Amino acid sequence: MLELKHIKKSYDGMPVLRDISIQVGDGEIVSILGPSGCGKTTLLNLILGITDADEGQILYNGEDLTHTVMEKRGFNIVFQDYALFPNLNVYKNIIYGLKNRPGISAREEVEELIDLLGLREHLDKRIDQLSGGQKQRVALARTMVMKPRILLLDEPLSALDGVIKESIKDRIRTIAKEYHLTTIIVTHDPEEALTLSDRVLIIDQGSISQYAQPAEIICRPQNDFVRKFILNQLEIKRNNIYALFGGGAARGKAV
Ligand SMILES: Nc1ncnc2c1ncn2[C@@H]1O[C@H](COP(=O)(O)OP(=O)(O)OP(=O)(O)O)[C@@H](O)[C@H]1O
Repeated sequence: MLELKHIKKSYDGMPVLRDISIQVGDGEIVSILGPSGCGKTTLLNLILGITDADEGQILYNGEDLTHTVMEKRGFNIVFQDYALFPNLNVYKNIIYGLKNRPGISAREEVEELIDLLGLREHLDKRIDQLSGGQKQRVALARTMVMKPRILLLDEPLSALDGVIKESIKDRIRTIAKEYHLTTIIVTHDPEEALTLSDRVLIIDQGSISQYAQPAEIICRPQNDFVRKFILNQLEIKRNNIYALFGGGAARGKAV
């Protein structure tokens, strides 16, 4: 289990995270959701270990990692821009990290991931020959072969369009469940967070607004921010779709 206890962070005297305390269970998918500038990336970076908290503790299975360097935490991130090596083909990108830590994944495990992520037919391609969704899958495979204890994803779907987005969502879900891998995802899209995650952490100006399962958030929004910012966006989307198909927007009224 990952535990954040009373995490606080300021930049130049301006509080960015105010007293964040959460627990993330093993194998759970948690999305960090909130508007631009609310502190999502800062929180992800704190968990990863590239930013230090001013106060508070980060524990993993009871072990205090607050002052442990990133390399020793055993967490791994897929960045928004995928950060793949353009001069290497897909297969070499996937196994790149194993150079320094051979044996961490057996050959059969690498092959299994390649199939799970549907990358077999692309293995000899250069990165610039891939679509956004294919690059995202390569980035996931490259991270997964290193067997992270926690998988962190920074806006993994924002550059992808509808159908591909759904397929990557499925694969993220499959991987998290198949490998019982704790997965933490940063997103600003309520639909994405609520349909992909076991629990959603909604942040408003550096504070927890609500941390709950999607159904709980939809049925029992804890405050006006959740109602207005999160649920209203979904209502507007739904009404637009109904209007498009002639069902009339009146079916659902914005909260
Ligand atoms: N290194 C830094 N130095 C100073 N201020 C920073 C730094 N990093 C982030 N901030 C500030 O902290 C606040 C939160 O930033 P953060 O990147 O965590 O937000 P976010 O929710 O991820 O936003 P976005 O969705 O736009 O990426 C912002 O006001 C930002 O300007």
